[in-house]
Amino acid sequence: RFWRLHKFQRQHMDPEHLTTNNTQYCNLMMKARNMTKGICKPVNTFIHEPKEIVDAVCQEANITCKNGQPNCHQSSLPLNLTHCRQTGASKYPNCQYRASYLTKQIIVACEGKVYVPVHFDAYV
Ligand SMILES: Nc1ncnc2c1ncn2[C@@H]1O[C@H](C(=O)NS(=O)(=O)C[C@H]2[C@@H](O)[C@H](n3ccc(=O)[nH]c3=O)O[C@@H]2CO)[C@@H](O)[C@H]1O
Repeated sequence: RFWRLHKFQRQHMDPEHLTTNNTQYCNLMMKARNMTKGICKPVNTFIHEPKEIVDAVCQEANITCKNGQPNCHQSSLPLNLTHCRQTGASKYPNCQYRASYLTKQIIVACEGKVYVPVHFDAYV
């Protein structure tokens, strides 16, 4: 129940691992966080920052999301990220990923009475 309630945290938050050069990070984490069930999720970004930092992005000015909704926000500072992208050779159920270690500003969509990130829109 926890993970369903907190889909954004499951899919995108990993404060424990600082940006490492571990080529296996994506292969392990995409599986560990349940993004390789039924289909290999093609693209996913993990954010290596404390929860407070990520939640605070929702307090930034509103910008338009990729889907046209007005509830996106861009982080003021660049954040430590690992971007996972499925490799060409990757075939379900053996999902294989390439990891890119980046420090970029993120754009998230926020929702809720407690206004928190619910969707990772992009990094810039
Ligand atoms: N404004 C909104 N307000 C509220 N909710 C909104 C809003 N917009 C969507 N949702 C919802 O979010 C849910 C969702 O899963 N959207 S998703 O586009 O597929 C997520 C992308 C992202 O996970 C990932 N990606 C992508 C790029 C990157 O750099 N890093 C990276 O990780 O790839 C995915 C596909 O691109 C869906 O339920 C939709 O309804």
